[in-house]
Amino acid sequence: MVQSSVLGFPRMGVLRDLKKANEAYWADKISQEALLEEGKRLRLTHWKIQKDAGVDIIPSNDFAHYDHVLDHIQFFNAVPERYTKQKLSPLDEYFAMGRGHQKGGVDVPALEMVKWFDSNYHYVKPTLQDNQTFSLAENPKPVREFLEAKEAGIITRPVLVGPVSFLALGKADRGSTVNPISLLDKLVPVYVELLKALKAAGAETVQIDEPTLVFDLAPEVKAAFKPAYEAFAAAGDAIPSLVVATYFGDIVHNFDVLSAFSAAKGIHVDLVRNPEQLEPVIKQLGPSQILSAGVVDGRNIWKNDFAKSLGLLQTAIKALGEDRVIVATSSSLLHTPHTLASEKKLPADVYEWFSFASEKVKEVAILAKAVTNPEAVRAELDANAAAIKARAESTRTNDPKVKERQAAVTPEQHNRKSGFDTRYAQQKKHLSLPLFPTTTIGSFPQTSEIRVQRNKFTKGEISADEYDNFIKKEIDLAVSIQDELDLDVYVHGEPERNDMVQYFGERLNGYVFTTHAWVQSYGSRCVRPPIIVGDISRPAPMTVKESKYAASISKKPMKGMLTGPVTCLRWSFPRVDVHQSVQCQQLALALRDEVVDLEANGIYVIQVDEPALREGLPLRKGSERDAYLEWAVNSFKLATAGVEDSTQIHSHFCYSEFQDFFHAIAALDADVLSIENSKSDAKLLKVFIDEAYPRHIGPGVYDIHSPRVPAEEEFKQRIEEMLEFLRPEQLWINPDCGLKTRKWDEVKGALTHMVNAAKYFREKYANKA
Ligand SMILES: Nc1nc2c(c(=O)[nH]1)N[C@@H](CNc1ccc(C(=O)N[C@@H](CCC(=O)N[C@@H](CCC(=O)N[C@@H](CCC(=O)O)C(=O)O)C(=O)O)C(=O)O)cc1)CN2
Ligand code: MET
Ligand SMILES: [Zn+2]
Repeated sequence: MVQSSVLGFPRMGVLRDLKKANEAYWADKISQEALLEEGKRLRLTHWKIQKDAGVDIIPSNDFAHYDHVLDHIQFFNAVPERYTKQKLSPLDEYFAMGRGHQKGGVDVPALEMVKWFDSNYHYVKPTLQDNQTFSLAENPKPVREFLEAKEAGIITRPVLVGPVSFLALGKADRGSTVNPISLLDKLVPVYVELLKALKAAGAETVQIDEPTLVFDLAPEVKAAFKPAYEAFAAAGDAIPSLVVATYFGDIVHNFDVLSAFSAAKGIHVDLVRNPEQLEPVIKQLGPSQILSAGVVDGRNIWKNDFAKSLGLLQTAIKALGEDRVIVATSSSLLHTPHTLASEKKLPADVYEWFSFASEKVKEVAILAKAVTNPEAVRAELDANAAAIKARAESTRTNDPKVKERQAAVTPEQHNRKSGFDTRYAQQKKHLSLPLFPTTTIGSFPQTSEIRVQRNKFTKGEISADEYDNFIKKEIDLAVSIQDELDLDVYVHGEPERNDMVQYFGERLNGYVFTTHAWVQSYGSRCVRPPIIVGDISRPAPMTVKESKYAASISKKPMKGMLTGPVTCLRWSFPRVDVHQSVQCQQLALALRDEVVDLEANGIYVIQVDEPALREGLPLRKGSERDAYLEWAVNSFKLATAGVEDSTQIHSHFCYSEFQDFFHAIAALDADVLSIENSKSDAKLLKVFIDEAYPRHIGPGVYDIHSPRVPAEEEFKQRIEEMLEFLRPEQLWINPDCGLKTRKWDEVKGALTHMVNAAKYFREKYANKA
């Protein structure tokens, strides 16, 4: 019999229940017991969904209140001392690491949070010391949750992040120099202890995730697999058997590692991203090892193409036999929304094209039956084939006008009329900006009042006019506060936007959007990615009304604010029937029209944000990266190059280690870049001198993720440091990112200090000149 398996299920619940419970607990509105009870209810609900769907292998320990890597930091007692010494309850210590803790005389910042591979999910980075030790927490979470499921009559397969990935995804703490992977010998015995405890609790198999295997590995990381998995092999029957899981890429380039897993029961591979690795992987398996075939996409929302998946599964079965193949999701379903059943407003034809997590678990179970006994699931197979066919033939997907326009794109359209020097001379005259110009990145606080009004408007409780007037009042407020602060380039504050990508998706042809399809981004924060279903075009201007109004009441240049083509693509659910470069170019053309319209309406500074440009970079170095950068950079240029020399194009980057990425950012040819920088060493800016970067830059001068208001002196110090690496004429003064998650008093406080610091340097350098 072929078994079905799921690698992980989303945690939020059908109505973002976990978000609400966590946030209520943080606001002291519910007790710790109530929060933990809600976690338990969600776990049981999610196990039951999978059991009812007929899934054979159901995961546990995939749930986390904040982040699953953070769970491991805690149950391996790898919590930095600055948290343990506060003597908080385990739950509060956990949240303190995730989001900082400023309460009851305790003031600790959060651990660093970074992107999980190439997804829009963020994990908490293990932060390790030179004298790091590990031990197993009492009653560790994986055992607790295994027993919880068992009590409910469900035998689960616990999921752990493997020891090599856990360390390789970590870093040395500030003040330490340890290479995390060198801690392997200390960590492996603790894994063995945990695995023994799981076995004692009744776990037969454990899913051990080693997703780092899809990277190009440093030699010492590569070499770490063998000793770790030999130690597991040596534990023999005292521990559960292991299925080693990889996802988001292929492992063919790391085949020399696989012998390390010779005692493992099986290997899981992602056959959605890399179906071509199937045959080589089959050849690498040991004589009785199982292949867990990840054929149901954990990263996108399209209905599985059963015919295609069955082809892959049959190849596997032919080579290995029915008992050695498991049908699985490609990765955890964490990256997909909870259930399609909540979507009442999708067009009926399109509804049939999608599968969210609750539907995907059914797909896995159906495929496992279909591969040996198609007649048993004939109705499901027929319905699937009909849905796939309907989508392929739909007129929604094809727009000949968009194709015509793409075919007519010329190389010249990607370039500005003149080089930077000529452009800048005109911009300087046109915009009359001072030295060290100050600006912000776009959004101002998204107050609960804004969300309430938008919610009312969406529900039809207030009219479009009433909502527009409300937004105007918010823009009035933003402009008057910027007057008071005496900033140099204004923004309208983005009050009308629910999200920087969803907002554009809702205004473009070729997209559909959902009402409940939330996906966790970090902690309790979720996003609702719009879905690209067809060729993209812009039916009407998307941002001109708000920007034009804002400019009309502003005495300084008003910056128009757009999300770039690559970020719109990356933070949407993309189509899988055409290449991403094609979708990106369509977005670029739509945005190009918007940029030109903004200019025609008196907006002469336009910022096109691309925070997801770095995240889209293929995980492995080489030709795939070059190809990506070519189309990604070209899309940005196509979107922005339609303006006059006197119009200033800005772009913004956060979450980007720009070191390995400098050339791509430089190639965008934006007049001004703002980059997240306040938490990094100013020394990193040296790359701009080394590479003789000619254009203007605003490295963020303060961290917007924290409510803290830095003192004026801190701003001055930071700017002083930056001036060691950047020319004064080149430097802009701005925060790290948008201010939507902050409160107004924090924003006013911090920006007052920021502007004063900029003025100090303006005077200092004016005297020098
Ligand atoms: N797409 C995307 N990806 C991104 C980022 C980003 O900004 N956008 N930034 C980074 C991650 N950072 C993030 C930062 C903040 C939030 C965030 O604040 N999310 C909000 C939801 C934002 C949103 O879409 N809000 C909508 C809907 C708000 C809402 O919850 N409405 C209620 C009802 C209204 C109410 O009473 O509050 C409902 O629908 O139930 C709006 O403002 O209109 C949240 O989780 O709370 C998400 C990611 C990287 N990836
Ligand atoms: N303009 C956007 C904002 O300020 C940029 C955010 S980048 C994640 O919110
Ligand atoms: Zn940003």
